[in-house]
Amino acid sequence: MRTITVLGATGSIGQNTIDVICRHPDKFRVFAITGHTNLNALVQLALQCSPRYIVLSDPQAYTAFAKILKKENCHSEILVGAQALDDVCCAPEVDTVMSAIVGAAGLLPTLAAVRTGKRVLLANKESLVMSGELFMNAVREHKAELVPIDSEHNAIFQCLPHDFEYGNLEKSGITKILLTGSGGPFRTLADESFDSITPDQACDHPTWTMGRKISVDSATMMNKGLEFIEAKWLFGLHEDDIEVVLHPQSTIHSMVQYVDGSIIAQLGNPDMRTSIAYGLSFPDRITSGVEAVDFSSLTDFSFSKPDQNRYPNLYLAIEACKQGQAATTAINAANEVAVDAFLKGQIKFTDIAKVNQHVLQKTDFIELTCIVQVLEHDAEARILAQQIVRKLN
Ligand SMILES: NC(=O)C1=CN([C@@H]2O[C@H](COP(=O)(O)OP(=O)(O)OC[C@H]3O[C@@H](n4cnc5c(N)ncnc54)[C@H](OP(=O)(O)O)[C@@H]3O)[C@@H](O)[C@H]2O)C=CC1
Ligand SMILES: CC(=O)[C@@H](O)[C@H](O)COP(=O)(O)O
Ligand SMILES: [Mn+2]
Repeated sequence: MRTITVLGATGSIGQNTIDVICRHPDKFRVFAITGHTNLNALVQLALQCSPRYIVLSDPQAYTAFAKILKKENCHSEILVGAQALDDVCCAPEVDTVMSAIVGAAGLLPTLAAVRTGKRVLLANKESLVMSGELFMNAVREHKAELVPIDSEHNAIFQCLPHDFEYGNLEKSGITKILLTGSGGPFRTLADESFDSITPDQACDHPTWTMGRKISVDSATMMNKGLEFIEAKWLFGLHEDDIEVVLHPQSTIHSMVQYVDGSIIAQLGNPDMRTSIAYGLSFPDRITSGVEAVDFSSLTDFSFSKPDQNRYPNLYLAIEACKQGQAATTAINAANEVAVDAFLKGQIKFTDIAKVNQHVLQKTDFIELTCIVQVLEHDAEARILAQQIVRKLN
């Protein structure tokens, strides 16, 4: 029986995680769920999975939330604030933590889980983008078990040999990691229409149903850039080992190419419950609620190279990856600010790349030797990004 804390339970990954967990009451129990603003969803989830603890970010929401829980006859205990997020990750009863808070806010609780040697199911890619080397060092030092949940990295994890040695592609006869991306909703949109893209259009992903921040990232392909950096740290890769391939159908979730000409791919319908189920039950397989691909209904199965003019953010992120940790921390922070401003209607879709490029250009390439420095660097990049947003507004 695994005992699980779900960080970001009210989000897309969080709710899918509870869905998979509830399909297997003999295998999993929920210790804690956490939410930020969506208190209605948090109550429904509590009724669905009966966690011992519910964590709210905002202490002021406590009284109203407690009343609702009492009315619903729900006996979970309510905790509040940042320390509580860490506590429900570190508790000795917990062996598995799903890291599904979006953005930089996910870093500290995820690290708390790593530092107490938990199995960490990593959906929050921003943690690795911000702090890759420090994060992976902590995984090794505390013997945490890191299982990638991001569909591409979960696919790569499944396609690597079981005895894969971190960073040693040659030993396993691997020549390349092929990271697939859909290209988002604007893959074929005329160039002149990009300036008038609305938040709802950007969040209307062609194949996946996801939260709004990652949906915008998919539309700009910053998501693939973040995933490029994530892959580097998860598997110990060099930038030249990774190739981004456009695959609009999102049926192949990524591939590993071997020296003998073999390419091993992981395929499936675009539904995150497959990766989540694999992470929860690894190395066993369990049902997830996802149907297998029906090949007779696949009308198209295509591949191409992403165009630099259409997707400047992808190439900015790859550039940052080559520059190092300070650059990836900065571009991640800039992107969070820019996407938030775009979603609030303050800047245009095309301005996201302008903010990211500007912050990347201004970044000092200092060495970040501890998490406090990472957070300081993140905060500085956010201030810079906000200044540019104000100018563009
Ligand atoms: N959705 C997907 O299919 C995939 C997502 N990912 C990654 O997983 C993570 C989650 O994505 P997704 O589920 O789509 O995002 P959502 O926006 O759907 O959910 C985000 C979750 O984080 C919580 N949250 C937001 N801000 C804070 C904060 N400051 N403090 C604490 N909690 C906070 C939200 O709470 P509330 O809703 O209550 O405000 C919600 O529970 C992201 O890092 C994303 O890149 C990776 C691959 C696929
Ligand atoms: C489901 C998942 O893992 C997302 O990160 C997905 O990759 C988004 O689709 P894109 O390939 O369009 O970025
Ligand atoms: Mn992904």
